[in-house]
Amino acid sequence: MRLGIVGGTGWLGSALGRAVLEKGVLQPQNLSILNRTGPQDSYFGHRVHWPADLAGLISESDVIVLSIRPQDWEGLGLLAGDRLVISFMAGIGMNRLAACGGRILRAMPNAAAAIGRSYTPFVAAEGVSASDRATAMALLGAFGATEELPDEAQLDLMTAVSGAGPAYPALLAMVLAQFLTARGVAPEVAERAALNVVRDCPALIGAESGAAGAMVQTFLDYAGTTAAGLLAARNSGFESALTAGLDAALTRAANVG
Ligand SMILES: NC(=O)C1=CN([C@@H]2O[C@H](COP(=O)(O)OP(=O)(O)OC[C@H]3O[C@@H](n4cnc5c(N)ncnc54)[C@H](OP(=O)(O)O)[C@@H]3O)[C@@H](O)[C@H]2O)C=CC1
Ligand SMILES: O=C(O)[C@@H]1CCC=N1
Repeated sequence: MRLGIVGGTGWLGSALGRAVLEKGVLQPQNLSILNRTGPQDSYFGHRVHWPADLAGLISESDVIVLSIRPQDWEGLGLLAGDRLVISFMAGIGMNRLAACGGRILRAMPNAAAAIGRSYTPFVAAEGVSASDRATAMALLGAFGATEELPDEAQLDLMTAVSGAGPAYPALLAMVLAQFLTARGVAPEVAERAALNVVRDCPALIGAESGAAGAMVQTFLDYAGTTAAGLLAARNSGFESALTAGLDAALTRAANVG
C-alpha cells in the first residue's frame, strides 16, 4: 500500500506519518508527503517522497489522508479517482467530500496522536469495503485506538468531545491555578499543583467502563472537602457550562470551512 498525506507536516498529519513509519506499518518509500512549505531533508529520520503537487501525490498513492484545515478543502480541488480517502477534517461532511470521487472514510483523531494515544473514531461512506476498513484501521491504529461509529452525526459529536483532546483539561488546570494565585500562592507553585491534578488523573481514574462516574462517587461518598466542592461546582453550573462549550463546538463544526 502507498499512502499520501496531504498536510503531512502539520499537527495530526505528522503524527500519522511518524507513527506509521515508527510502527513499521509502512516503509518510507511507500509514503508521500505534501504540504505548502515544501520538502524536508529528513522526515522523522526517514527519506520519504515529496511530490511537487497534488497531482503527483495522487499518482503515487493508493490511499490519501486529508490532514489540511477545513477552510483549505474547497481550494484543494482533489480528484481522487477510486482511491480510499481518509479525511481528518472537522465539519467537512461526506456530502462535501463526495466531490473528490474517492471511497470516503472520515476519522477524528485528537492531539494524543502525537504520543500514540489518540482515540480515533471513524465513519465510512457507502462503497468503502471491508478491506478498506482494515487498511484504515491499520493506519489509524498506528497512533492509538480506533473504532467505527454507526453514523456521521456521532462523528460530529466526537469532533466536539474527543477531538478536543487535552483542551478542556488544560482549561481546568488554568482555573485551578488561577484559584491558587488569586489567593496568594506563587504562580509556579500554583501551576505545579494544578498540573499534578490534571496530568496524573488518567492513571488514577483508569480506563474501564464507568471509571469517571465511580471516581466522582468515591469522593461524594467520602463526604469531605472535595465532596463539598464537587456539589457546589455542580450547583454553580459546572456541567451546564461545559455542555454549552461542547454545543458551541458542534455548531462550529456544522459551519466550518
Ligand atoms: N489538531 C487537532 O487536534 C485536530 C485536528 N483535526 C483536523 O485535522 C485537520 C488537520 O489539522 P492540524 O494537523 O491541526 O492542522 P495544521 O495546521 O497543523 O496542519 C495543516 C497541514 O496542511 C498543510 N496544507 C495546508 N494547505 C495545503 C494545501 N493546499 N496543500 C497541501 N498541504 C496543505 C500544511 O502545510 P505546511 O505545514 O507547509 O503549512 C500543514 O502541513 C484539520 O482539518 C482539523 O480539523 C481533527 C481533530 C483534532
Ligand atoms: O479545534 C479544532 O478545530 C480541531 C478539530 C477538531 C478538534 N480539534
